[in-house]
Amino acid sequence: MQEELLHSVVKLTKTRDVDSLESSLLSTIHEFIGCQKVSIYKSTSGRGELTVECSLSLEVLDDKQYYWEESERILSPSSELLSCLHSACIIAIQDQHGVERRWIPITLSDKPIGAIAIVSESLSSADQVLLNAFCCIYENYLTILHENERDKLTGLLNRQTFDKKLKQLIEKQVVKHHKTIKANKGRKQHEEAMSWLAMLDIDHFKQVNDNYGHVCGDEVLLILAQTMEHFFNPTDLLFRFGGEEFVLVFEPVKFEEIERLLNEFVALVRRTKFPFVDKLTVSIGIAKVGPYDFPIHVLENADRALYAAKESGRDQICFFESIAGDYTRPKGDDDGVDLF
Ligand SMILES: Nc1nc2c(ncn2[C@@H]2O[C@H](COP(=O)(O)OP(=O)(O)OP(=O)(O)O)[C@@H](O)[C@H]2O)c(=O)[nH]1
Repeated sequence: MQEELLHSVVKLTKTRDVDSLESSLLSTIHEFIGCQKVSIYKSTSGRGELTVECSLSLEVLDDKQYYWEESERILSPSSELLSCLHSACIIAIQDQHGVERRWIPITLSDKPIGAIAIVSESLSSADQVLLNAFCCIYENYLTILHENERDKLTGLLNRQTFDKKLKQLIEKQVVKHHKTIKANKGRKQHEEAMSWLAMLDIDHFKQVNDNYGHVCGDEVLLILAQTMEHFFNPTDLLFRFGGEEFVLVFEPVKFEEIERLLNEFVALVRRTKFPFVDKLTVSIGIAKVGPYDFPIHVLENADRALYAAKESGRDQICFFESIAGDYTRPKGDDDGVDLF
């Protein structure tokens, strides 16, 4: 048992990404504790709203069959899950048939960010200790992976994780695209919501550094990143690509919605008070993310649109699909995002 336990810890900490860590954690819990179902919930709060998602779930159908369920938004989380998320305390209840439901909080830098939920027969004290230990290992390892994915100054996702995250989004879209084609066979097509990628750049940021120093420049970057986090949905992916350049990836929405949202954000930045700086504006270039697109091409399109927004006077948004004329950056212009 001890040897198997050590092996499972080695397996758990061998993974290099959150998805494999999660599937490894759920199989380990199932293997050592035995349960009917074990799930990982993640919560994010933005715009005063709590969003809960079941990121992975393992259900035992019989001795040999399991059912894995991936990423699903939970529209009405149970009251026990909500109190676990709010209090960061373990919650356990038992029904009249002896089935126990237990929620163990997951915290990152002392903030509750989710919970492990397990449905099982009543757990012995030894099993409870083991379960809590697995959850702690998961939490510690998640902290390391999380820090590796983040930009040190702003806490947004970093450039290194971009390709992986965008590929995941595109893969999801391909699956959805096939399902929609199947479901709509012979039916009239409705306008489909698209995923979008936006490249955002602070206008004349060099002047902020030149006039007030790099420390003030860094403060501006941090406030802008926090403004983005509050304004956009928790499910949108926000990256700092380096310098004063940010990349935002949005889950599928209609053109009018993304246009309204980004125009609102540009207006919000215009109104925001930054330290020392009187007025700060941003320019945004936007491109569609199609189910069969390569990340590099989407980035190139958004970069061209950004260049067009800058050339048209800054402080505005511009869609790649609606730019007329050639907005390829001239050679030697190193203002654009480093695409490679
Ligand atoms: N404070 C701070 N400045 C940075 C950082 N990374 C890059 N920069 C600065 O960001 C500035 C970018 O300036 P430019 O690319 O010339 O563009 P800009 O002045 O924003 O002008 P436009 O983009 O054309 O509107 C440079 O002065 C860099 O030194 C950082 O991490 N912190």
